[in-house]
Amino acid sequence: MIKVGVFGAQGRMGSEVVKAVQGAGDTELVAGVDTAEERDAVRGADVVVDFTHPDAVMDNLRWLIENRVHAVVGTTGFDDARLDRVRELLAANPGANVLIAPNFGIAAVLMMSFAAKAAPYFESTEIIELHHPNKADAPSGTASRTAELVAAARERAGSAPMPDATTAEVPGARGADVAGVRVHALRITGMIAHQEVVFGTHGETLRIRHDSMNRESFMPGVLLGVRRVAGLPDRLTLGLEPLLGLD
Ligand SMILES: NC(=O)C1=CN([C@@H]2O[C@H](COP(=O)(O)OP(=O)(O)OC[C@H]3O[C@@H](n4cnc5c(N)ncnc54)[C@H](O)[C@@H]3O)[C@@H](O)[C@H]2O)C=CC1
Ligand SMILES: O=C(O)C1=N[C@H](C(=O)O)C[C@H](O)C1
Repeated sequence: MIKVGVFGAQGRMGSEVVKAVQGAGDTELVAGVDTAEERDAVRGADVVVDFTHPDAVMDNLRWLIENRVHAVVGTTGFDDARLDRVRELLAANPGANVLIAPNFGIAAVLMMSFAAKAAPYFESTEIIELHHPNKADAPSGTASRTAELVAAARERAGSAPMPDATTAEVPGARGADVAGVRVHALRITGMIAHQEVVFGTHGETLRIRHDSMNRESFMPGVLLGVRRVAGLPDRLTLGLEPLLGLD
């Protein structure tokens, strides 16, 4: 049995993870905690899953790495500086592996992969992400990651800059610039997590759309991470792609 702790256990995602860990045949819940002060309750866990808040996750990761507990992280808000800090912590402390994935939905990971594959064939690519209005960060981790993958694919292909004649703009009207790709974030009551990647070239457009209908949909990916994190070849793994054979 894999012994699992959950950080953010009272939250929308953490409470689903608690149920998934309790329901799987090969995992056992050590503790679900919801504040930094309660972290000691997960001592003895092999793996801790973190779905907390961008402001809390770095300190949680420090604690886990220093205590040699493998981490499966769904919390968003990672940039290069944060990832460098995680690498520093791992280099200074043996024993734990870290998997950070902006999206544990298998179909969402496929959507990102398909978007990267399509990107070199189109002049224009923009991303629209739609989420529930309780979300703290914008754009979403998934949209940022998609933009980076699209930008990298375009760069490898030597794509020309995207056409855009805008010279007068109400601030924000053209969305955020993430790695040179425009990202538009909508916060809509009733929605969960959705993304559309819109491609265009002369006479043709393509839209790749992903919809998370509920938070249970993330659980197969989370459990895959829990099962595999200890045996991953790298101490820090970004995204679920290598676990799905998509790299
Ligand atoms: N990677 C993925 O597939 C997904 C990632 N997310 C991300 O997960 C994060 C959480 O999302 P939700 O569950 O919707 O948020 P939420 O606000 O419903 O839950 C977060 C929980 O973490 C708790 N918390 C805050 N600081 C803590 C700490 N230091 N230790 C332990 N618990 C702490 C809060 O009290 C709260 O109960 C966000 O960054 C979100 O973007 C959400 C869905 C899927
Ligand atoms: O906050 C959410 O809900 C989600 N967050 C992740 C993100 O920022 O990409 C994953 C998914 O979109 C749901």
